[in-house]
Amino acid sequence: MLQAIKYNDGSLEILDQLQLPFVQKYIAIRSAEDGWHAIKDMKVRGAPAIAIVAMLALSSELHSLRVAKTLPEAPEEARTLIVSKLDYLVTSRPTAVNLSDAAHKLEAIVTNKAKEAAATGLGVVAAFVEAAEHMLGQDLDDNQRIGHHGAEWIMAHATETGNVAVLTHCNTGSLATSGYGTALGVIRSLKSKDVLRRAYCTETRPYNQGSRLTAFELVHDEIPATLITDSMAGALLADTSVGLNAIVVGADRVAANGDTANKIGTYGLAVLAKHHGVKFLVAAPRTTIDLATKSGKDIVIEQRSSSEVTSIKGPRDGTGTTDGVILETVQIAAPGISVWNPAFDITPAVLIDGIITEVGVVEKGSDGHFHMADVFNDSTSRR
Ligand SMILES: CSC[C@@H](O)[C@@H](O)C(=O)COP(=O)(O)O
Repeated sequence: MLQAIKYNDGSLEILDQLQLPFVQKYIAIRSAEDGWHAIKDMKVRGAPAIAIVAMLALSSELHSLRVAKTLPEAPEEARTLIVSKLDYLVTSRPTAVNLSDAAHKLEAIVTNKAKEAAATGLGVVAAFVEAAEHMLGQDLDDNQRIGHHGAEWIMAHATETGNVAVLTHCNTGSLATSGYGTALGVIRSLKSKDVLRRAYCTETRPYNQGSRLTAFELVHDEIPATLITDSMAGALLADTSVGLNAIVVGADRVAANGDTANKIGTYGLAVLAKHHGVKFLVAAPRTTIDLATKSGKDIVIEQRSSSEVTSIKGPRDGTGTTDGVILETVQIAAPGISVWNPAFDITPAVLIDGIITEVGVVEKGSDGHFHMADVFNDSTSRR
């Protein structure tokens, strides 16, 4: 499996996803500022990975301050330093809730630590670093459970249990998480159970997370897969010889009523799935479920640069797979055209058959609505 995030004792490296699939290069992230830029520029992307990298970027900076012996000695000062960096990190990208969720949880941890009678600045920092490091292993664990629950659900709803085909969108794999993946984790689990006939992945314009990243992971991990352009999805669903069992996507934020923000194009796929009677599933850890957001209407959608739509990047020689390849940006749209580039869209809950989490698949109640607060109103709720 590919590894997007490498972390060891204060030293953080991420696989630069801007250069994939042509160049596999790790870059060092030494500070919250490095982390902010890596997230904003999409060197790392995907809701869980963004949150983990942000927290570990700050851990890395705190590690350097500790080595340089420049950490604040007073616990309240250490807390203030950490909270100001967290506030800064959450401004990098607005839609995925995992980042603000992680920031809130870790802020609570350092605030409680700073209140202890014997608290020290070093102790507050150590509590932050421990919690940030824990996220890395926890996410991998959660993804494996998501994969298992999703695969079981799809098999239980398939007419031919041992012969399943699924379509996925964007990248939700090892590159978007600490490993294994969410929606791609479901595909991985179907493969490991030997029931996956074929996975289909969309190209995912404009940023091509599907053709660059998901396709790369599928080839790398030898999962039987076919790439389609986004505009081919309708024809794929209409083709009865393909016999698609389900569309499985990830999520950047799931509201309390089940409305789901995910990569632009997800909504269109859900409409197609409904029309063709194909199951539509969202796979996400509980950290992506935002009970404080009532519905999709309350989710802020990130707008990105028009250049992502009007240009495309690839290797200059068109063949390279090794380091040293020169990546070139080429204009593909008519100069002067205005562009709308929302990075995500909202899929209304009514189009979703199930939300796959690490504790099982949440389905609608007998009233036809998701009741996320009833299922998750425990220690996982935030704010
Ligand atoms: C497990 S990742 C789930 C989502 O974050 C993913 O589908 C997605 O929309 C990623 O968008 P990106 O803009 O590449 O960060």
